[in-house]
Parts: sequence; structure tokens; C-alpha cells
Amino acid sequence: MTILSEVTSLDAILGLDLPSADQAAANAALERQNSLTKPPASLGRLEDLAVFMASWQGTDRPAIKAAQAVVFAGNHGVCDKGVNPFPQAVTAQMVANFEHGGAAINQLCRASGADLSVVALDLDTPTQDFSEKDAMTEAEVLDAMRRGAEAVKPDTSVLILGEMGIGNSTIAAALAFAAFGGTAAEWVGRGTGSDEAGKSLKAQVIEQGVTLHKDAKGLSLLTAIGGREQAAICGAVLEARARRIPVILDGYICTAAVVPLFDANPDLLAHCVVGHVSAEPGHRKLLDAMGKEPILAMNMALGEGSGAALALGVLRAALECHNGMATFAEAGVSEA
Ligand SMILES: O=C(O)c1ccc[n+]([C@@H]2O[C@H](COP(=O)([O-])O)[C@@H](O)[C@H]2O)c1
Ligand SMILES: Cc1cc2nc[nH]c2cc1C
Repeated sequence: MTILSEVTSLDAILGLDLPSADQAAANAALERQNSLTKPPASLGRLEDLAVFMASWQGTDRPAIKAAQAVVFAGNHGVCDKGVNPFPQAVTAQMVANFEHGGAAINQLCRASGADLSVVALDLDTPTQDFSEKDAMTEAEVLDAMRRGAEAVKPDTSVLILGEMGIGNSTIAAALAFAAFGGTAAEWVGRGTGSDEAGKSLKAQVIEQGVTLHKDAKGLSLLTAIGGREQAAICGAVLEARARRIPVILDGYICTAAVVPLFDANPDLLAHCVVGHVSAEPGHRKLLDAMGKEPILAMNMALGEGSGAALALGVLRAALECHNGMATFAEAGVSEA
């Protein structure tokens, strides 16, 4: 059973009863941070991350017993418009590469101690071209969201999310543009290597699609623009919330995937941090619009969950300090 097992409409999702952060655990973790042998706040963001983990795990001593990474893969009808330098077949080929351990995410998960799974979502049935019609039916969105929720292991201490989908840098820019406005061109980047002409084609296709779907709001952005891996990421984020599992989101595509949840209610992302800021220029803009500060800036733009997996190492370090350091009293160090 998942939080979405019995849900029969997108509207019903917004009525789900979801847990909030445990403020008492957060306060106790902050009190511990302030008692540790360091000048106040000198571990900066590491302190914030320890308190964040405490607030969702509901304990002043948060821990990572099991870290799970999931890569969701989908294909997109908008590829018919030529917005992607690589052929769509690469989505399935990279899924095989993930399964055989040959991709960057396999190495990064091993390095940071995360257990990786891959969920390929109907790769032989791409979504419809959102610049011409709705990308998916409500039933298709719900199915992908449910599969996202089902991928979350209940005993996970922290969930790392990533995606793979040729053409999905166009989907990401369209979701961001639809929710936050500006011009389509401001949200478009190189993706897997589009040149200037490729970027203006992307912007033109996005302009057309977002004009067509101008009334789409909240979760209906998934029906209008798609795609399956975006819906699955939203489903996994909701399941993690129901189970109080903190989430690390990846780059531009993964952050844009949860824009429909943010647009419906920004609090739905309170248990999510963003692992890194992607080299795609739209990502910084999107993070600012969503009030999220990334953990790392590594000039990466790969996707697959790569930046999120790397940030897991920082999260682990934050908890090592939080749980392992001596207090002033224990170490006999004088306080100010
Ligand atoms: O996550 C990012 O920041 C990111 C930035 C650019 C590209 N990607 C990856 O590249 C693919 C989409 O690029 P494209 O050019 O096919 O639209 C998709 O598989 C993503 O995982 C990912
Ligand atoms: C080779 C390749 C690997 C990827 N990983 C995520 N998106 C990708 C896109 C391409 C083209």
C-alpha cells in the first residue's frame, strides 16, 4: 500500500492528510548543535541539514541507515519536433546501462553509499506532444504517480531522486515557464548539447505548448505537459512525505518535475532539499522562484540523480558531526 493506492483523481491528492515537520525534534537537534565543540553556527549549512533531517525523522539524533536512489525514465512525444540532439532510443539504452552498472549514477551511488533502482515507464509509448495536445490522460498521470510511490522502500532513511528521458529538458523548461512566467527563452538551456538554433526551436515549441495549456495549474500541469518520469517523481515525493522520509532532488529536470506539486502547494516540498544547482541556466532561476538553496554547485548537467547522489555525501558528513562531536561539557572546553 502507498499513499496513492486508493486515489482515483488528481484533485483527491490535494486532500491527502500528510505529516508536517517535527518541530520539537528540530528544536532538540538545534540545541544539541549549539552545545557541540565549535563556535556557534560555524558548521553553517551542515547544521541546517542535520536539523532538517531531525525534523523529518522525528528524532534529535537523525541517522542514515539506508539511502535509496531511484532513477525514473520516460519518453516524450515532443521529440517529434526535433528538440533533442540525441535520438529517443538513448533513453532505453541508458536504462540498460544503469542496469549493467555502467553509468555515472552507478559509480556515484557506490561512492556515496546509496542503493540504486531504475524504473522505466512505458518507454515504447511516449507521451503525446504537449505543444499540440495534452501530454497524458489523467489515468496515465495517476498510473505513473502510483509507480513512483511504489518505488519508495518504506525503510529508506533518505531518498535520492533522478530521471532519464531524451527531450525532457524541453519538458522542464515548459513546466517552469508555465508556473513562473517570463519568456520561454529564459528557461531554455543546452540540454544534452543543443546549439543556438536548437535552443530557439525549443523556446518556440515551448511557447506554443504553454500558450495552448495556459489554464493548466497545479497537478494538471502533469496532464498538460507531462511526462511519465515527472509524474513518477511527484508520486515518490508524496510517498516519501507520507512516510516522513527526507528527499534529495537532483538537477534542473528533477526540480522542474516537482513544480506541479509546488504550484499546488509549496509546503508539499518541505521535506525536500536540492542536491546541486545544474549548469542549465534555468535551474538557478527555478531554485530562486521555489525558495530552495542547492547543496552543491559542481557545473554538472547530467541528470540521472548524479548531483543528488553526490550531495548525499555532504548529508552523511553533516550527521557524522551532529552525532559524533563532543559537547563543550563532555570535552571540558570552555564556552564563550
Ligand atoms: O538535470 C539536469 O540538470 C540536466 C540538464 C541537462 C540534461 N539532462 C539530461 O539530459 C536529458 C535531456 O536532455 P535533452 O537535450 O534530450 O532534452 C535527460 O536524460 C536529462 O537527464 C539533465
Ligand atoms: C548519453 C546520455 C546519458 C544521460 N544521462 C542522463 N541523460 C542522458 C542523456 C544522454 C544522451
